[in-house]
Amino acid sequence: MAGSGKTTFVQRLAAQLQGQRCPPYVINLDPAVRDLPFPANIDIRDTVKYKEVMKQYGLGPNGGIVTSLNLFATRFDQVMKFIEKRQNASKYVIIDTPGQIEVFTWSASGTIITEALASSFPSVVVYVMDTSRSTNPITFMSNMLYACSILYKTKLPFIVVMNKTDIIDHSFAVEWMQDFETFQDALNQETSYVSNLTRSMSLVLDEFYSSLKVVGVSAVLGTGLEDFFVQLSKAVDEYEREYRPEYERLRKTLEKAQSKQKREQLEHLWKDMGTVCVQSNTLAGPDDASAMGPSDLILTRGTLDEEDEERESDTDDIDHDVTEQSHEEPAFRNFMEETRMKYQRRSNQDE
Ligand SMILES: Nc1nc2c(ncn2[C@@H]2O[C@H](COP(=O)(O)OP(=O)(O)OP(=O)(O)O)[C@@H](O)[C@H]2O)c(=O)[nH]1
Repeated sequence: MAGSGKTTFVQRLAAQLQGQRCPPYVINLDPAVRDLPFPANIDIRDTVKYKEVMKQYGLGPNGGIVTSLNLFATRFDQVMKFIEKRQNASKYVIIDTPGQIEVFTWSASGTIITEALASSFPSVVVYVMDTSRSTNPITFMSNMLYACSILYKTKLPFIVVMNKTDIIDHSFAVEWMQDFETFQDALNQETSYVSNLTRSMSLVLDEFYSSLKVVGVSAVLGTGLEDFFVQLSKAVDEYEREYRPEYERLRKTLEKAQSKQKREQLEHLWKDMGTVCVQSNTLAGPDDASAMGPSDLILTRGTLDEEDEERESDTDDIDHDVTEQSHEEPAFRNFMEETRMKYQRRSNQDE
């Protein structure tokens, strides 16, 4: 939810974990954020320039954010590699997303990113809501419907963080969720035409509430985090028990489809090699590095507590990618030659 305190909450979580000598791996996926109050290991803004994207494609702010995320998502496999490398050093990976629901939850890139993460790591969605702006029962209901739709879309263990409890305690909201009568009483004060709809919706949401993990926190003061970690560990158990088998199945299906695609590509290549002569001037030379799209390279940042070795390995990858441009042409020619010989040998054996 926009302005509910997601970024402040990520900052608080990161600081708390750093303090416990358990530094998290932090990723910022909001290309439009101006000042990031925490050190991010990966920041989408290093890779995609949101204002440039808006200009180049003639988009408004939301379109610019969606397109930037789409560009970034095309190389999310690189991010996955960085996370895998950091698995032993960081127990937690925290990802801050853009606040608008249509931009992340309902976008293709949001789905790609969520599924990539959830098929490899125990993943939990944390929905941060502004408790102080949910004291009206109709606003509260809209907020819950919003949360419910995210739960259905992501199909992952879910925690509702009721933030800003330094302004108002979240106990009123918990009571509304647990006691239908109390919520109805609050609704009776409302005379708007949507109050009847809200009344019916609250019955529907009863099932959603019954299994929901709710925590009251103040991201500014840092209160409620202990309870948050208790709920997080329950959510991880839930992932292992109920979600992992489903994502394992999804991963296997994807791998199968990819290997089939690779096989087909090789077969095409083999067919084409008989007739096509590779023109060296069509291959990318070293100068072409500057022509890379904004999302061709995911940049990572070091944090103060990161092990030097890890930092080196992340940077290694990036330099490696760039310098490899200069070896691309001979390497590709060798690859073509080797593949041709391999198939030649195989067809000789078949004869
Ligand atoms: N009183 C109070 N204010 C808070 C708390 N957490 C965040 N805020 C304030 O709420 C405002 C929005 O906080 P952000 O962390 O930027 O919210 P966000 O959800 O990341 O915002 P978007 O990225 O724009 O969607 C800021 O002024 C914060 O200082 C809190 O626990 N208590």
